[in-house]
Amino acid sequence: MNPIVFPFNQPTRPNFSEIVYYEGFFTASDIERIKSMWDSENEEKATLSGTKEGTDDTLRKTKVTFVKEQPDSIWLYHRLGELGIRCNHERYGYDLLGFHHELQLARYGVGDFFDWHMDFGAGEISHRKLSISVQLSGSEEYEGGDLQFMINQNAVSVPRTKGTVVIFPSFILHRVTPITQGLRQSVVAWLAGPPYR
Ligand SMILES: O=C(O)CCC(=O)C(=O)O
Ligand SMILES: [Fe+2]
Repeated sequence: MNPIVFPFNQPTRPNFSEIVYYEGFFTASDIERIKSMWDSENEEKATLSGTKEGTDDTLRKTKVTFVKEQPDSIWLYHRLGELGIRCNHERYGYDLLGFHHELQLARYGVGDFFDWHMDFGAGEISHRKLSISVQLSGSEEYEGGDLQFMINQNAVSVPRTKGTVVIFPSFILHRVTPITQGLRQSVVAWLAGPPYR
């Protein structure tokens, strides 16, 4: 590693990585339990976080519900929270205080997508530090629908295997490419903390 010129006494983070993924973190039966949390009465057309203007079909088209923190869902908060804290400890070292917002369940049908964006931005989403996405559908269940990250000029796809958990800093550009066949489901969680310093 090249020495830093004129160091300010801060350690560097050699383990930092744009994306971390854990294949097979959730079992098939965990995933069935998660999918059953879909709350059709409170299903919404996804809105853009951090804005009050509502939906923008050119950036995002998908349906979402939010998982309330209650006795039958608390296990999912625990499993994602523990993994996020461990990953943060090993890789990022951010200050984390808890989840930002309830867990989001998303359904992408044919024609649905979420174009390039960051989960971090002005206003309340400036508290987001780490984003977590869980693949709830097997690769063979849909076509298109790749979760991709912009790493320099390359769109890098992550594994599509059911039960994979992907963790990444909320400021990294990412997208879900349009679904051309089938249905893709995911859980997205955000871990939040005080402003960057
Ligand atoms: O569905 C996913 O895996 C990711 C969706 C996403 O980027 C988001 O909801 O912010
Ligand atoms: Fe996102």
